[in-house]
Order: sequence, then structure tokens, then C-alpha cells
Amino acid sequence: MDHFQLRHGVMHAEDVPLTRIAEEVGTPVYVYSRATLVRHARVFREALSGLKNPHIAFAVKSNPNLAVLKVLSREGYGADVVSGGELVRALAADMAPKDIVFSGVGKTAAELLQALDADIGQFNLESKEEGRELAEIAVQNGKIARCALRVNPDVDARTHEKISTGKAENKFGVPIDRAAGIYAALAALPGLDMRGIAVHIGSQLSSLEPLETAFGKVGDLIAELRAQGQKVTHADLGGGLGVPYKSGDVLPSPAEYGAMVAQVTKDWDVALSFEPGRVIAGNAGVLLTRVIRVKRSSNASPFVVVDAAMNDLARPAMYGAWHDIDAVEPNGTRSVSHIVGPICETGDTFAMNREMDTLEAGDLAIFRTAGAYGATMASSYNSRGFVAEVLVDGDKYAVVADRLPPADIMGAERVPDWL
Ligand SMILES: Cc1ncc(COP(=O)(O)O)c(C=O)c1O
Ligand SMILES: N[C@@H](CCCC[NH3+])C(=O)O
Repeated sequence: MDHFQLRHGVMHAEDVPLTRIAEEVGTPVYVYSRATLVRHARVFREALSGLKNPHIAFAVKSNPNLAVLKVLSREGYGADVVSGGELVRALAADMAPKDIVFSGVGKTAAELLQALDADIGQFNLESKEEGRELAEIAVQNGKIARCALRVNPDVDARTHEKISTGKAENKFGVPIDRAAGIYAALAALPGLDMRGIAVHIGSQLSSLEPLETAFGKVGDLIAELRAQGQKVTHADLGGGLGVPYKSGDVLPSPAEYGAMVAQVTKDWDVALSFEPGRVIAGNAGVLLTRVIRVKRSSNASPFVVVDAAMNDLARPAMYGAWHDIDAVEPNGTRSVSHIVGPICETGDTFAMNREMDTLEAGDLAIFRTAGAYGATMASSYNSRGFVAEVLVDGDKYAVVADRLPPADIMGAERVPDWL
């Protein structure tokens, strides 16, 4: 069920009209639905019910808002973090340290120590160099780091090239054909408890096949490691499940994903964990924007200039991504327009020649499927402020991230006294 729907001609988030949020909080603003987050969290968990005690770590990078994390921690979710900053957020949202896994190719020594001190559940090591460094830090501090080795299975995830992570030329993980040797070398180090394998081949996957291929390779590796006498008790299968961005898109369902995983892993005899991001948060949020003006300077489609820009929602500019755009109070007509932001870059374009609800100056509109990789990728480019975020729960809402005005951002800058 979609919690962003028209009621009496006005788009609502759950029971709250978006016109009210626009008036009271201003635009642009991200609006999240608690009910959708909870539903997605439960659907994903249910999809894995064929597995024994699966561990689910929400990919914090997809939506690190504290209130969003709190909703998920109350659903029993842990966190997949990729920086010290995300670790602090996961802990602040009451995610248990044992339920936190730390991924990423560039964890610094300070971050490794921070995570050791927090006693997190697992480090997903991305190289032998990182493993050696973590071992040293652990020994110096009298700790043992629970670790998985992230492998790069050289599988084409068939997604956008910038969010593919499992091809040999991508920077992530260690080549799977060298993994057994690296695993054995790291397992011999004091300070590390090598206990498993991690894999994540990319994001917004629209087919299960590449995942199945990658997981099959991980299964072979686990068997090989065990045959060599290594202990393998855990496997982290990452995230990556895609979501529909365009109405009518058909993607594999969490249930189909769960069934595939259950089938591929049935003989593994390991504790499985997962790192979903987009599939939980993507369709739980919209970006609410207001039309500044409509430029009709030629016979071509008009430019509808909205107050949201590529600094607020970077996906269309970065990946050419499509987001459905709907009027908040549709007037019943449709037309073809270009939807653009105010930033001085041609790339600040959300849609070209899009047939959609007709929008006029002052109208409100939403960019759908903006709950993941939306606010978190915002910047202050063109000295625009940071966008606000709101969480709706039934007929109430709360501002869960204040708008950060340009003056506050400038306030963090200093002109040296020698200038
Ligand atoms: C290591 C890791 N885990 C999980 C995720 C979450 O991916 P998604 O949002 O596609 O589920 C990502 C991002 O692609 C990632 O890099
Ligand atoms: N930022 C990307 C997803 C990156 C996933 C990172 N592991 C997007 O908006 O689609």
C-alpha cells in the first residue's frame, strides 16, 4: 500500500496533507512515512523467514536520518555503516553494537579504533592491508575484531556503472580467486577473529540472476575454505535489491529474493546477514517542492523551474536517474514539460520532455522514491542551504532535520586575519 496518495484531490503522506507541511515547514523538504518504513522492514524480514535467524543491518548510507534509524532500530534492525560518522548515528539510534557491521574500502586507523572501542559486531575487511592494520590496532588495544572478508566475485550486476561494486575493475573487496589465501593469512593474525565472507555486488539491481551467481561463488569459496580447515560461521550477502522508480516498473520482490537466497544457501550452515538500504527507505520518502515559475520562451516544452535542485536530490544529475513527479493538487490536465532546478548547471535537470501533471507557478509537486540516497547526498552547492526532513506518523508529523540556512553554512567558514 502506498502511503503517499491523493485524498480529495490533495496528495497526502499517510493522513497529513502535503500542502500543510509545505506551508508550515517550507519547501524543498523531504517527507518520510513511518508506516512505509515499518512495512518495508517487516516485508523484508518476512521474506527471509525461510532462513535461520537472519541478521538485518540497514545500510545507513541510504538514509542516515536519526529518526529513520530509530524507526528501524525499533523494528530490530542493526546497521551497516561505512564511516565513523555513520557508526555514531547507529549508536545514537540505539542500534546494539553487536548488530553493527562496518563496510568500506577506506576505513581509517581512527575509525577502526572507534569501532573496536564500540565493540561492533563485525568488520567487513576489504583488503589484506586493512586486515593487517586492524590486527595491529586490535592487539595494541587488547581487543579481538570479529571479521568477514569482502570478496569481489567479478559479476556484472547489470546496474548503473557508478553503483556497480562487484566487477573485477571495481575497488571493492578482494578478488574471489585470491580470497582463500588472503583469508588464511588474516586468520593467522592475532587480534582478528576471521569468521566469514561478505559480498555486495551493487545497488538498484533489477534482476536476481547476478546475485544468484555471486552467492553461488561465495558458496564455493566457503566450501574451499572449510576444506582447508578454516572456520567459516558467517556470511553477509549485502544489499542491492532494486525498487521501482517509474510507475509500471516490475522488479524482483523481497519474497523472490528470500526464496532465491534460501535455495542457494541451503547447505552453507552459516549465520546469514543482509544490508538492505534502498528497498527499505526508497519508497518511504518523497521530496516536496514548489514551482518557482514556468518559462515559456519558445514553442518547445516549457521549463518548470522548481525550488528543489540537484544539490537536494543528486540522483538525476549523477546517474540520469528517473523519479516520478506528481502534482500535490493536480488540476486534471497533463502536459509535456522540462522540470529543472535553479542551479547554474544544465545538469540540474530532473526531467526532459516529461508528460505529467500540468504545473504552474506556486504549485507543489513531489519527486517520488526519494527516501533513499536523497537527503543524504545533498550538498550546499550554489550556496543553497541543506534541505529539511520531516517524518509523518498517521496524522502527525515532526521535523526530523532542520533546514540548514546558507548563513549557518557560511558561519562555519573563517577569513584568516592575514587577509
Ligand atoms: C556494502 C554495502 N552494503 C549495502 C549497501 C546498500 O545497498 P542498497 O541500498 O542497494 O540495498 C551498499 C550500497 O550499495 C553497500 O555498498
Ligand atoms: N547513491 C546511489 C547508490 C549507491 C549505493 C552505494 N553503495 C544511488 O543513489 O542510487
